[in-house]
Amino acid sequence: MATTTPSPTRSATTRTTRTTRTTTRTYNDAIDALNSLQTPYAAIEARRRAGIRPDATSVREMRAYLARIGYTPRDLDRLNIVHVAGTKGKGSTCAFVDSVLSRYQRRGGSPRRVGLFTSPHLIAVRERIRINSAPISEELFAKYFFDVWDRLEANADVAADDAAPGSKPIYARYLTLMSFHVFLSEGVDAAVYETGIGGEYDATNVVEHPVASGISTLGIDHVFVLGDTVDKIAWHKAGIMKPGSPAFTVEQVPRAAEVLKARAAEKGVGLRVLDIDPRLAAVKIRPDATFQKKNATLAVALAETALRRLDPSFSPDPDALPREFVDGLEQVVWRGRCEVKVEDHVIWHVDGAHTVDSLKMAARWFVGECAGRAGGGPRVLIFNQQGRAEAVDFLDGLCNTVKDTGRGFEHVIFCTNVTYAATGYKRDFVNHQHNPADIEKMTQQRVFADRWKKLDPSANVMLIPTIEEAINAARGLASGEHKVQALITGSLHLVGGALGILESADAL
Ligand SMILES: Nc1ncnc2c1ncn2[C@@H]1O[C@H](COP(=O)(O)OP(=O)(O)OP(=O)(O)O)[C@@H](O)[C@H]1O
Repeated sequence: MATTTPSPTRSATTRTTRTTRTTTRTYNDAIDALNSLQTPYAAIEARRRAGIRPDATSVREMRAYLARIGYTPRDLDRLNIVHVAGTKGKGSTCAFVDSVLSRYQRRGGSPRRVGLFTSPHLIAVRERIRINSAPISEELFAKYFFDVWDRLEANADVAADDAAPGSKPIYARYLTLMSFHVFLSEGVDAAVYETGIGGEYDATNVVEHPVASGISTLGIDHVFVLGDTVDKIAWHKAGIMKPGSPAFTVEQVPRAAEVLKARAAEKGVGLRVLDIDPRLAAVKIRPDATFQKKNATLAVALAETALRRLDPSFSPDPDALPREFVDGLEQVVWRGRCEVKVEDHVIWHVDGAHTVDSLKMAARWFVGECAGRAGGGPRVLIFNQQGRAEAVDFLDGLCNTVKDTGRGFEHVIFCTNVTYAATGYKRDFVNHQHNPADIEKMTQQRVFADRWKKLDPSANVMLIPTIEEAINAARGLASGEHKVQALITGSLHLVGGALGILESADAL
């Protein structure tokens, strides 16, 4: 990967730092420093108790940090940003757009460079910042991480009204800030941004002139931050629509659709609501499910809009998708979503669903996969959610969707989000945001177990401390010729840890 770093446009007030330390600081040093920016559990709890929710200060703060590292929001226009929000499917939509755009060349024939910023990560933090679909290397990550770090320190007092002098952005905001620096320095032609939480007050919303905005399927998630009804949630997500930029969405539940429409009208944005694109009939979308076709439809509209900006001669064919689109959609890699891994004694079904609706979707996908196989050994569920009391309500739909096929899970394992039995968390997964005492005592897992026993008294319910031990327990359930059919779901943290264990951890 090229490592040339043209100087960013520097605002008049910032100073460049000259440091030799960058070359000696490693990826692990960067991850340790990044982890120090996590908001500790006690602080999160205190905010929650005081009812403090994110507001417009988060975007003002991002602008201040952007200035401290030498950029203005105008500089971000050079990235031709496609901005995506939504409750479900935003990551998949972003991956589709990236995969399609990466298949196009610049005029003159050199390959396009496409940036992709997503969250959370599955196996390693650097997955969140990709160029042409590949996570940036550890070396590049460390270099840019400490560039940003040093610039923030050297310009600690710039825009002091909007961010405390000398402060650093919290974890997710730091990565967002860093991604801008990476993409601008690496000369990407277009960048696809997935929002973290919501939209209006999300760190990515410092982007003022996206090429296009997309809002994927809306539902209930992140209730404390965004509100407990779909219309409140839609209000936040609609915050990424910007005057002068086209916006797209898919069919939504009526309350969400109304709010999106009203917010678009308020902002003077032309919002298009897309039906499933008939051209997708000729494309093998995986999984072959309506929800994924909605994601692909949104991605096609976003990619077409971005390509028109990048190459004014690009003209979409209303009857068929170009080869680059078909290949991009069919060959997209988006790990940890509806993923199947086959071992000698276990077929693992891995899906990072973590809302009521998406867990039902994941359960349907699992039973569909199982139905396609003759016989089939025991059905095993490995489930984790950490730190969200409402997660106990995720279990009903998951349990019933499988049970309604006439056969539920024979074994159900609830584990914590700790990766390894001997060494605890992998560095990239260190998490200060959960209550350590709850993890130690498996408090939440006990609540899940009680609920499951009520939902399905015939299931063998187990509490197992770590992801590694949960996987080994599922492997131990194999007997006879039929493979165990295991579903791993409930959180991306679990899924990422599991994938790291099921394969070599550096197989990104
Ligand atoms: N449009 C959709 N409607 C409902 N469920 C979906 C949709 N798209 C994906 N899912 C489910 O949600 C899971 C996560 O998909 P994806 O990563 O695209 O969503 P996301 O919006 O990025 O959410 P998060 O990052 O919070 O997981 C998928 O594995 C699938 O089970």
